Amino acid sequence: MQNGATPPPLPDLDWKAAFRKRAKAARAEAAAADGGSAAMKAAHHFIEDFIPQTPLRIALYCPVGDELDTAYLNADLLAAGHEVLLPVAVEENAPLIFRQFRMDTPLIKGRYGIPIPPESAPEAAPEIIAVPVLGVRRDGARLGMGGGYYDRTLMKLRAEGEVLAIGFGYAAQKMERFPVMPHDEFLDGYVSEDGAERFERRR
Ligand SMILES: Nc1nc2c(c(=O)[nH]1)N(C=O)[C@@H](CNc1ccc(C(=O)N[C@@H](CCC(=O)O)C(=O)O)cc1)CN2
Ligand SMILES: Nc1ncnc2c1ncn2[C@@H]1O[C@H](COP(=O)(O)OP(=O)(O)OP(=O)(O)O)[C@@H](O)[C@H]1O
Repeated sequence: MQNGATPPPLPDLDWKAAFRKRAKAARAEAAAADGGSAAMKAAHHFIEDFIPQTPLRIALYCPVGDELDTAYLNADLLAAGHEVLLPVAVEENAPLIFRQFRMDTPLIKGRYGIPIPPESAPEAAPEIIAVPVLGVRRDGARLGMGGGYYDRTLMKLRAEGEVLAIGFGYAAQKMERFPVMPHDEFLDGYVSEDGAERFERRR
C-alpha cells in the first residue's frame, strides 16, 4: 500500500460455491422426477454390494431437503440386526460424532436444524458410513455442504482404523468436475438407484 495502510482482508472465497449451486439444482431435479422408488432401489444396491451378514455399526444420515431418503436402508439394516448410527455435528470445524439410532429413539433438533439422537443415545464409531453428497466425481471425490464435517470425520476414522465411506444419492448427482482441495477425503464407493460402484484408487 502506498500510504502504508493495511490492505483490506481478502474475502474468504468458496471456490466450490458455484459447483454446489449446480449440484443442488441437479439433485432437486432428480428428486422432483423421482416417483419415490430411487431410495428403495438404492437401499437394495447398498445392502447387496456393501453389507455383510455379520452385524456391523453403520452410520446413515437423517435426510434433509432433497437428499435421498435413507428410511428403507435404515429399516432393512435394523431388521437384519445391524446397529444404525446418525451423525451429530457437536461443534464447527470438528469431526462429527455418531449416536445410536433405534426405531424408538426420539430425535431432537441439532445444528442446522438436522434431527439428531439425544445425548442419552450411546455414542459409537461406525464401520460403514452412508455419506450424503451434493456431488460425486468418477474418482470418488465428494462435494458436500461446505462444513468440512465429513472430511474431518473420515480423516480421523481412517487414521484410527478401517472404515468404508459410501456416498448415497441420486445417479444425477454424479458430476464430471468440481474442484478438490488437499483436505478433501475421497469416498470408497457410491450407491444410487442405478447401482453400486467402488472407487479403486483413493489418492
Ligand atoms: N442429512 C445430513 N446430515 C448431516 C450432514 C448432511 O450433509 N446431511 N452433514 C454434512 O456435513 C453434517 C451437518 N453439516 C452441515 C453443514 C453445513 C450445512 C449448511 O451450510 N446448511 C445451510 C443451508 C444449506 C442449503 O440448504 O443451502 C444453512 O443451514 O444455512 C448443513 C449441514 C452432519 N449431518
Ligand atoms: N481436515 C481438515 N482440516 C482443516 N480444515 C478442513 C479440513 N477439512 C475441511 N476443512 C475446511 O472446511 C471447509 C469446508 O470444506 P469442504 O468445502 O471440503 O466441505 P464439504 O466436504 O463440502 O462439507 P461437508 O463434509 O460438511 O458436507 C473448508 O474451508 C476447509 O478448509
